Amino acid sequence: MKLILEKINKKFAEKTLFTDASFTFETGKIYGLLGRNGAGKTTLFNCISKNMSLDSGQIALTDETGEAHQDYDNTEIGFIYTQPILPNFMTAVEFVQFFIDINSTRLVTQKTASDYLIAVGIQEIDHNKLLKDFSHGMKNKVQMLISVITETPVLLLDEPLTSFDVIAAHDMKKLILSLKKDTVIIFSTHILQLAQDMCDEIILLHNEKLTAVNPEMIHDKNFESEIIELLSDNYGVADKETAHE
Ligand SMILES: Nc1ncnc2c1ncn2[C@@H]1O[C@H](COP(=O)(O)OP(=O)(O)OP(=O)(O)O)[C@@H](O)[C@H]1O
Repeated sequence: MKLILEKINKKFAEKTLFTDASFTFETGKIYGLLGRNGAGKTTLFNCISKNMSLDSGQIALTDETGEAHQDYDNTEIGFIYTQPILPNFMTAVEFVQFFIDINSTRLVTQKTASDYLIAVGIQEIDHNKLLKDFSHGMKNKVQMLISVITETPVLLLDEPLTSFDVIAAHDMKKLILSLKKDTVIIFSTHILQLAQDMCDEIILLHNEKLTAVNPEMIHDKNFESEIIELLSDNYGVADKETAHE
């Protein structure tokens, strides 16, 4: 399966985020999306998940036959927000059960809500607690879980894992890795070590474009300094000036 972004454009008032940006993401790889603060990573995820519209350009998802469709459903996109959005008035088990019920026709496994919660490390003692009383990391686990339950073909993770304790982060990494065969996984992060640990490809959102860095660079000992150079304000300016001379 492929997620195809073609010549996408988006701007807010005076701030242009993407100009004719194109990229094709596919299953089998984990993509790390890096960019400066305000470059537009969250906005890109919002456009892919249809929470926001593009100014122009196309975003399409291929089906089993390889045909690309722009009219994919937003339920096909799992979006893990930096700040989890969950109904405070429900308990964890009620919320997961609600998700199981509304997706009953597409679920293949017969796990209970409690089974799912235990699978992401939420202890039984917390299953009947209101979500408003969950810690940030626990809320993130529940949010991750609902995307996993529905097996969305695309999973977007906006700065994930930052709120997880070391064990939970390790478990979540394993979970994300286990999904990559059948899921297009893109996660944005500012933590380069995480990108190096988990990603098969690193994509930069910089100067309104999406570009892949050379995959060999990911495990290079100079990775950090190379990324800093690529994302610096002056990168490419000298070349352009030379070209104009
Ligand atoms: N709904 C909106 N209306 C107006 N401007 C917006 C809106 N959403 C985002 N922006 C602006 O678009 C720019 C990109 O924001 P976005 O949150 O996508 O960046 P980001 O790359 O995720 O940043 P960070 O790494 O800091 O989280 C910012 O300047 C932000 O203020």
